[in-house]
Amino acid sequence: MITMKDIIREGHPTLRKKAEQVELPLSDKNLKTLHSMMEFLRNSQDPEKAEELELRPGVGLAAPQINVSKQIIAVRTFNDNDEPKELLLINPKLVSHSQETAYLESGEGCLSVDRPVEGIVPRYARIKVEAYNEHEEKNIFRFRGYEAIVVQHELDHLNGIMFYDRIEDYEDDLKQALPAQSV
Ligand SMILES: OCN(O)CCCc1ccccc1
Ligand code: NI
Repeated sequence: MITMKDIIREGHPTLRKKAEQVELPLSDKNLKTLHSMMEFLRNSQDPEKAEELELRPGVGLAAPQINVSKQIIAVRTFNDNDEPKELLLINPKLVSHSQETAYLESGEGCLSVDRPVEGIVPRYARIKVEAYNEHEEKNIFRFRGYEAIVVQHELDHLNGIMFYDRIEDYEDDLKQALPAQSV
């Protein structure tokens, strides 16, 4: 069972690697990995379990965060009727995205980052993702809203990108924007 001690933190090299494609059909090992990732999310979202196991709540988890450099993502969000929606994405590929961007007003956090990092993390508002599920079926997913932001956060982990890499430094943009003679 995954607990916080299994989650690697910033500075660990695996977080900066590009994760490997997963061989299909899924090995028993990989199947166990993705089920344990979803179990972690369930436990982390259950107040009693989270307290008992001292888990930080998480809406998503990428395999590199448990030091498995493979393209496996687990996402557990809730629909408008507060029912959980569980997604296991294997070898996910971003096939298209909106021009429009979106972001969480409150910024983002990460189970692999033990500190608050302020700042807006720009994301695509809508994305189309191709991925295999645990039954080796290839699916096309369309995400928008909060789910799209979470999925992009996880996709970044598969490419060695941390959310704070994307926090724009508006001062830099301003400097570039102002004509030279006026500074
Ligand atoms: O990689 C998963 N993780 O570190 C847990 C936090 C996920 C997450 C938090 C805020 C916005 C998008 C995604
Ligand atoms: Ni993260």
